[in-house]
Amino acid sequence: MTGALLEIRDLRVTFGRRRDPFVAVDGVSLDVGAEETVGLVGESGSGKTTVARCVAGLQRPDAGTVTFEGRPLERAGRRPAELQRAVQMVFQDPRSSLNPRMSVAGIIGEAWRTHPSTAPDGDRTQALHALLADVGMDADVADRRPGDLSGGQCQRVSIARALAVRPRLLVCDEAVSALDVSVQAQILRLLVDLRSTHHLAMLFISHDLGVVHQIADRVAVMRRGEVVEEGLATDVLGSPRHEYTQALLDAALDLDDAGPAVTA
Ligand SMILES: Nc1ncnc2c1ncn2[C@@H]1O[C@H](COP(=O)(O)OP(=O)(O)OP(=O)(O)O)[C@@H](O)[C@H]1O
Repeated sequence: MTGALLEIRDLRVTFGRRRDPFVAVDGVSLDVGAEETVGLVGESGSGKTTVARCVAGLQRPDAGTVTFEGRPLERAGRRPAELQRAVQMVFQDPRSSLNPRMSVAGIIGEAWRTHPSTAPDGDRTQALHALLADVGMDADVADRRPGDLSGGQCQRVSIARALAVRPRLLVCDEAVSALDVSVQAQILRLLVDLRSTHHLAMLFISHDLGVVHQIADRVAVMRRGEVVEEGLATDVLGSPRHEYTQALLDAALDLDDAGPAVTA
C-alpha cells in the first residue's frame, strides 16, 4: 500500500554490545491507513514495543524509516511539534504515565501548554468537561489526582490527555492489558467509539489475540523481530496461514478453556 498515514519500512533495531548484538526488530515493514486500526500481536519479547517506541520517537532504529504522511518521524526531541502532536501514545500502566502530583485538570492543561495550537480558544473549563465526557468521565474528576482514581479511570484520563492535542494516530501499547476483564471491555468500546468520532488511526499492540480481534481491521503477527503474517483481522485470526499464528491462537484458546483470568 502506498500513501498510508503511517509507513514503517525495513525497520531494524539492535540492542547490546557490538560483539554480542541482539536484533529485537529485524526488517519490519507495516502500514497504517487513515482511520484504520492495525493490531500488532506476538508473544512477549517479539519486538512489538520496540516498534511502537520507534514510531513514538523514543527509540532510534539502526536502519529503516518511519514516515507519517510521507514525512520522516524523527526522534521525539527533534520532531516538529505538529508531528509530535499527531502521534500520541497510550501506555499499559496509566498510573505510571500520569504525574501523581497533578490533578486531572492539570494533566490536560499541561498537554494544551505543550501544544498551544490545540488549546481551546474559549472557556477552558467547558472544553475540559467536554473532553472528559468524550472519555466517559464526569466533570467532578477534574480536581482529582491519579491516586484517587481506579486503573480504568486513569486509562480514560490517559486517553483524554492524548485526545486533547487532536492526534491523528494513537499508538496503544498493551493499553488494556493491566485492567480487569470487564474494564478492558469498557476501554476497548471507548477506543472503538473514539476512533470514529475523532477520525483516529490506531496501532494497537497486544499479546491478547481476543482483544485485538475486537478492535483491529488488520493484524500483523510478530515473531522474533519479524512480521510473519499480515492481513485482515478476520483472515489472520480466523484462518491463519502461518503455523506461529495458529500456535498463538491455540494457546489463547487453551487459556479460555482454563476459565476466567484471576485479577488482583
Ligand atoms: N533497551 C533494551 N536493551 C536491551 N534489550 C532490549 C531493550 N528493549 C527491549 N529489549 C529486548 O528486545 C526484545 C523485544 O522487546 P519488546 O519489548 O519490543 O518486545 P514485546 O513484543 O513488546 O514484548 P513485551 O510484550 O514483553 O513487552 C526483548 O527480548 C527485550 O528483552
